[in-house]
Amino acid sequence: MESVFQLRNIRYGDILNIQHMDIPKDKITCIVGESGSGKTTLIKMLNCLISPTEGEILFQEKNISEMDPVDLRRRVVMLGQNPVIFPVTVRDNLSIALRFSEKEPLEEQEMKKYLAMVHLDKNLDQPVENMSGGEKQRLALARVFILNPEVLLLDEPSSALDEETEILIIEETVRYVKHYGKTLIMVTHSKLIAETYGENIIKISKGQFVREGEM
Ligand SMILES: Nc1ncnc2c1ncn2[C@@H]1O[C@H](COP(=O)(O)OP(=O)(O)OP(=O)(O)O)[C@@H](O)[C@H]1O
Repeated sequence: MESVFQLRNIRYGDILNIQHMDIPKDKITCIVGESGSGKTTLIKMLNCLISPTEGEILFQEKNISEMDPVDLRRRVVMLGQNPVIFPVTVRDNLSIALRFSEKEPLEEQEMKKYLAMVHLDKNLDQPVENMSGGEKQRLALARVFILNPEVLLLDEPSSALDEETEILIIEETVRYVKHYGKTLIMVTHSKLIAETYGENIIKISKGQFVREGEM
């Protein structure tokens, strides 16, 4: 199986210690493990938000320490636990992301299509100030879809959502990545989500890689 990321002898201080890990390309990988085990630290290293203190990470066979981090972050987009939402309209939050990554603006119809994908029934001209935490999280997810990355790194993408919305959003994300042939790497607290959607499961415990399974 082709790997999108290969980790070799990785150490991040005393937080993470991973000798050998391969993450498959065009598959859904779920990262599970107790709170504080190092899951966020691991995915932050994959788009160079932080660099390992030792070891190397290859992205499609290339050492990421030798890549332009801005270029890498266009191809590998991370959605963190507290995404930045600007205090402007829904439309502007979507178009800012495109401008930042020097991509063409989208037609109104296209933007609405992405909002529908995350089940966000909002007017494009609406200001985001009064939106709920879960709505903002879905807006941030729509923004990731719009950026059309090769790899999506999602850190607990559904933590602010009720169970029903959570499943809907994960299903839409899975449909998106499968339809466009992308790699999804997702941290989740939910064993159910990991077992249902994960084609590869990585378990981290106290900064170590303890188990890998194909479901
Ligand atoms: N910049 C940092 N400096 C010092 N310690 C850090 C730093 N970043 C993270 N840590 C510590 O590293 C450990 C792993 O943190 P991390 O956020 O990766 O865990 P996690 O598995 O994602 O946790 P959660 O499920 O609660 O989000 C924690 O003990 C955390 O306090």
